[in-house]
Amino acid sequence: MTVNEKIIETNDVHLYYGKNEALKGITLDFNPHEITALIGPSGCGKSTYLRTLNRMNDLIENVTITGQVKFRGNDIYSPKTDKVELRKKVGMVFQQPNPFPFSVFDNVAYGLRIGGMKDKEKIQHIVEDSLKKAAVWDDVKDKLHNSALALSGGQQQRVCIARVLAVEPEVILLDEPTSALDPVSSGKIENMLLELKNDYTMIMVTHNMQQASRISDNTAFFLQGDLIEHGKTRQIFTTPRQQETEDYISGRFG
Ligand SMILES: Nc1ncnc2c1ncn2[C@@H]1O[C@H](COP(=O)(O)OP(=O)(O)OP(=O)(O)O)[C@@H](O)[C@H]1O
Repeated sequence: MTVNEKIIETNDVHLYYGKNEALKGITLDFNPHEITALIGPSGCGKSTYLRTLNRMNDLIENVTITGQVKFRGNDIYSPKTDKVELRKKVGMVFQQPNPFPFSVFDNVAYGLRIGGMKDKEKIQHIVEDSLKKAAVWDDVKDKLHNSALALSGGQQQRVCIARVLAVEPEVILLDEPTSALDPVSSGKIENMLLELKNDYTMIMVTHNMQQASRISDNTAFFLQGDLIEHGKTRQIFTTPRQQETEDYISGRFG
């Protein structure tokens, strides 16, 4: 992939829940190794859009999607796409930390084992490396075989990020990853995401304007299923081109 190549491209994406059009033709691209924040008032389609990027909406009944989503130049809605492989390459972190009711180690090893990896040393190495990258190793290294559910919310979320990292994604989708956490835990996750930018592309839904301005390179503002404006985060927050964007970021609505 050349430096300027987009890692994900979406072109005129419409999504309907039954007859309700939740996305009204979204055209938006993502550069590798950048963080993009998706912002906008509740119900404007941010999470829906995020889920179109690794076909998570396929799990919801009555959904119709038109338009194109490409990952590394390939149409992910092609019948040829292996959805399991796609979701490894385009991993997802949710709002509520959702560790499996297993040990910390088994949570992170899960994707490797279901992928058929048997080499115990290799698994051990990847689990440790992923926990380090997710900045939670020091918290859990002495309790790898205790239940992940016994960790704090912030630690659980970092273990969930380690679980995504273990299967070597290229893109990480984050749906309000810190909104259930206290400011200290959120700060740790923000710092970790900034570190991860060297190796991954990240797309993050957030309601926290300070968070978007602190860590994202680009910001996309959604309103009622439309993409109103997209650009460099500094530009969006200082000189938005659209009145609706300005109203939202200055707290006049939403
Ligand atoms: N599973 C679903 N079935 C039917 N309609 C849905 C479903 N999920 C979302 N919607 C509808 O689609 C629209 C967009 O919702 P979405 O959750 O994508 O918005 P959002 O911007 O992420 O909101 P929030 O910030 O509150 O999470 C809303 O009108 C919502 O009611």
